[in-house]
Amino acid sequence: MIEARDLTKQYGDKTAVHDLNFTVRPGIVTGFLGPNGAGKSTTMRMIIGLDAPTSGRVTVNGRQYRDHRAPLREVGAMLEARAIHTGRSARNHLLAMAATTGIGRRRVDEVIDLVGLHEVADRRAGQFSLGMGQRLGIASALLGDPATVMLDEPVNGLDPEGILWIRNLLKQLAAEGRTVFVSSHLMSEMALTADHLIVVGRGTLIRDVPVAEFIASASSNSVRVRTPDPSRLRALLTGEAVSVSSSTEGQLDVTGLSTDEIGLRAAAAGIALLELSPVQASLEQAFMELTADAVEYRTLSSSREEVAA
Ligand SMILES: Nc1ncnc2c1ncn2[C@@H]1O[C@H](COP(=O)(O)OP(=O)(O)OP(=O)(O)O)[C@@H](O)[C@H]1O
Repeated sequence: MIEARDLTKQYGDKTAVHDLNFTVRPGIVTGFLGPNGAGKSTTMRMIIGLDAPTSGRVTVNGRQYRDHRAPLREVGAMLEARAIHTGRSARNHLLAMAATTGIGRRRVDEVIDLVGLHEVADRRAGQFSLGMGQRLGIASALLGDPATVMLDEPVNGLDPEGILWIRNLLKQLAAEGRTVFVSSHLMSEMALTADHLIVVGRGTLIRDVPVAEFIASASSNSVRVRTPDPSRLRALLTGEAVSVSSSTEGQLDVTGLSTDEIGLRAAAAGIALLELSPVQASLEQAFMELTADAVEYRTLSSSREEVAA
């Protein structure tokens, strides 16, 4: 369990994290989402004591990271996969880590198998592909068999097979009862992986919701209808709290009525329907709208302020 209370981090006059309050629970995958510069990495660094909060606090299993006697057994983290690329072999890297924390050789072999690096464990980690480097980073994070696992952007730059592997691994770790906290700036990826979402922008909390609830609230209740008789159907449906628009000949986009209501009304009036389908807003679109005001860096063409200036 990770608990952030009034967590704030200033770098000079820059507020990277502002008054964050959230709880990351065991047994589920919690996605930590936000655009670039939202404060995700800073928050994760504070969770494992690499940065000290300016005010507030964050605890793992009830204690601040530095107060744990065996922190690697409490929380395993992969913050920057590239930081572990060395001249050492993957196995030696893990053995060195294990030796400094009193973890046995057997566990090193276990995590090598778990992340699928068996074939290449004796190769220099510096020669690893991005995907293999991510796997080694995850092996390091899991070395202490920690109750809490935290990964910063683990799917960044991976091929579809690597992405699927990480997705399944995260779900498996959660199913084992661990706390799994994973950051991303991709809503679509988190929708497939996470059970719960913590969304931040410009260092502040924007949403703290179950993924299913986010998807439901993001899905607009618009319905696409095609009919040979659009004007009669439009007149039939239009009313208070119902809006009907048409962008294509013979097609109506209706908000404020369900597919069932539209189908029944059309049938009662003897109007044929050729299509009747709910339209879901794209999750990526919903996420971008949610965080639009919190995006720190924008390209010139997409920045309203910069264009206006
Ligand atoms: N050591 C530092 N000194 C000064 N400013 C910093 C430092 N670390 C982070 N920041 C600033 O704090 C803000 C939050 O950065 P952070 O890296 O935590 O965001 P992020 O959500 O992880 O973004 P990204 O997805 O780009 O990694 C940014 O504006 C960043 O420039």
